[in-house]
Amino acid sequence: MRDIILEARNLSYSYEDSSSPALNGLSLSVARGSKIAVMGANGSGKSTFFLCCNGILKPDQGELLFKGQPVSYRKKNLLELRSKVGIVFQNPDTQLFCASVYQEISFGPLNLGIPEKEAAEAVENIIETLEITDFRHRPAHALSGGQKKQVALADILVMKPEIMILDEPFAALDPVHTRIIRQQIDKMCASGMTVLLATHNTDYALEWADEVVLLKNGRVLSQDRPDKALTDEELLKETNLELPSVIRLHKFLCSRGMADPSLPVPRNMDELEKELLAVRS
Ligand SMILES: Nc1ncnc2c1ncn2[C@@H]1O[C@H](COP(=O)(O)OP(=O)(O)OP(=O)(O)O)[C@@H](O)[C@H]1O
Repeated sequence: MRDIILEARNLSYSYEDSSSPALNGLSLSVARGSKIAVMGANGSGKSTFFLCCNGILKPDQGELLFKGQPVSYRKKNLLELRSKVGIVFQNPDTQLFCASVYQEISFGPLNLGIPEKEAAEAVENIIETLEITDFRHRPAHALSGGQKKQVALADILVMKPEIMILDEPFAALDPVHTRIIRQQIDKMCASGMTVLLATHNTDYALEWADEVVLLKNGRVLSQDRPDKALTDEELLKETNLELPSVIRLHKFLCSRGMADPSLPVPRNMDELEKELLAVRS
């Protein structure tokens, strides 16, 4: 049986100044340790759902359960929930506010009452892993977008959350910063952390995710394996997403008799290369 760490039951949420709901009966179960790509057109409700997941927003209707318990919106319970469900926002400027990067990353653990020595050790660890050492004493507002993203991730990671939510973590990153963040995500997943990640990049989702959740108009259109969801052209069209390039190439090769459509679809270029070599030999 799946060990469900987070469950959304029929969530609805409307912003005050908006005529249509941002979430409109969203239901979703998240298994512990899973890697979930949350995808959908701009405005489909991804960020609003994420903000509900750690109690920043309280749904107008429906229920959110963390480890089987309904989320309580009392201040003490919310603080605890937020230390277990961490969000790295799309725009790191909404997250960073301390005078220096070091202070920024230390803030969470010290605020939670973790002893200074222990907090300092955790901060040093994260600084090293995320390759932040060079700018650890600089003010966060003076960093580049990619560096801010590294700090924003460190900021949440140092709290050792059980669920990590990443809202478009690669937006506006160059290939080097993308690699740093990707490697970190892989380490988090390998450690058993549950990761929810919003992206429009179907190639990455196909390769990385265990499950793809497609949102449309504030509800779940589909929750399925990536090789099912991301090869369904109708579903992709409905959610403004593109067929992954490896799937497009695979389809072309199959149509020319150069690849075998009866084999499982490749999840990345390496798998496609292997399949092609096997067909030729
Ligand atoms: N602060 C806000 N005030 C009013 N309406 C909002 C606010 N934030 C989002 N919305 C609206 O709620 C709906 C869902 O937005 P949301 O940001 O959750 O979507 P999203 O899928 O994360 O979009 P994107 O891919 O562009 O980041 C949209 O119609 C949006 O205009």
